[in-house]
Amino acid sequence: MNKGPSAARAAAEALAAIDVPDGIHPFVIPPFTSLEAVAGLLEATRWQVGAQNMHWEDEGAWTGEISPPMVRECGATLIELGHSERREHFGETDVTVNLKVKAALHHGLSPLICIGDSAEEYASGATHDTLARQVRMALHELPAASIGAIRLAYEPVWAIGAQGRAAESDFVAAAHARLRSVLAELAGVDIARRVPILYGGSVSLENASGYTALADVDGVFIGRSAWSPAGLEAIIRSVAS
Ligand SMILES: O=C(CO)[C@H](O)COP(=O)(O)O
Repeated sequence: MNKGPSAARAAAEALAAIDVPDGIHPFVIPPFTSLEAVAGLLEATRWQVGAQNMHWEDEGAWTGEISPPMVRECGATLIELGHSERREHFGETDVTVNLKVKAALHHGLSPLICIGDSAEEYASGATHDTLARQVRMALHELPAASIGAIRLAYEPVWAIGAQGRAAESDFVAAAHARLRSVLAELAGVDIARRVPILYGGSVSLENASGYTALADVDGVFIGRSAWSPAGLEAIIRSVAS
């Protein structure tokens, strides 16, 4: 819930001016009220634009919800699903994430599926079991080829936001290796290798390139440190070099 239409437009204009290095696939996921403006401003650039959530139905009596066709019509090609704040505060479950993943693929939206362990799960050593369950349920009944069209973001709940602390590199490396092996069980090794697995949670200029240097970390998903286009550009340059 950051950046209304005018702030988002200004940010998008600044992002459009960034000379994005080869090998970086940048995306930005503004709030719904800024989506159409941001998608329009970034249309002819390498930036992909996404929405932060959606319903799984195309239309109907779901007051307050936004459908996949509505998201598409605003110009988004990416959809974030299952963020821990949606799970914690708005009743998102592994089952609804699965419905939304299927709806996204049906409508040609690329799902970015967020998964993550709570502080309690982390403390009790249940991280890998939690991640495996979330991924299996999010991808339930999906054919292998469809699994090849998703992206995963591992965001430990305890690492996100102002109260969070960035996860240790070796912990992230082990979690991502586990995620890759779950994907391989579900879709085969070749497809699993192609699915981008991003890390998110207190990513900053100081730690971003350390994460992206890890074997199974294909990118980062950044909140606060990307709110300023200059901050995001600095991270992009650091990761690219
Ligand atoms: O969703 C996130 C990235 O947009 C996530 O919540 C991380 O936020 P951050 O801790 O402020 O980077």
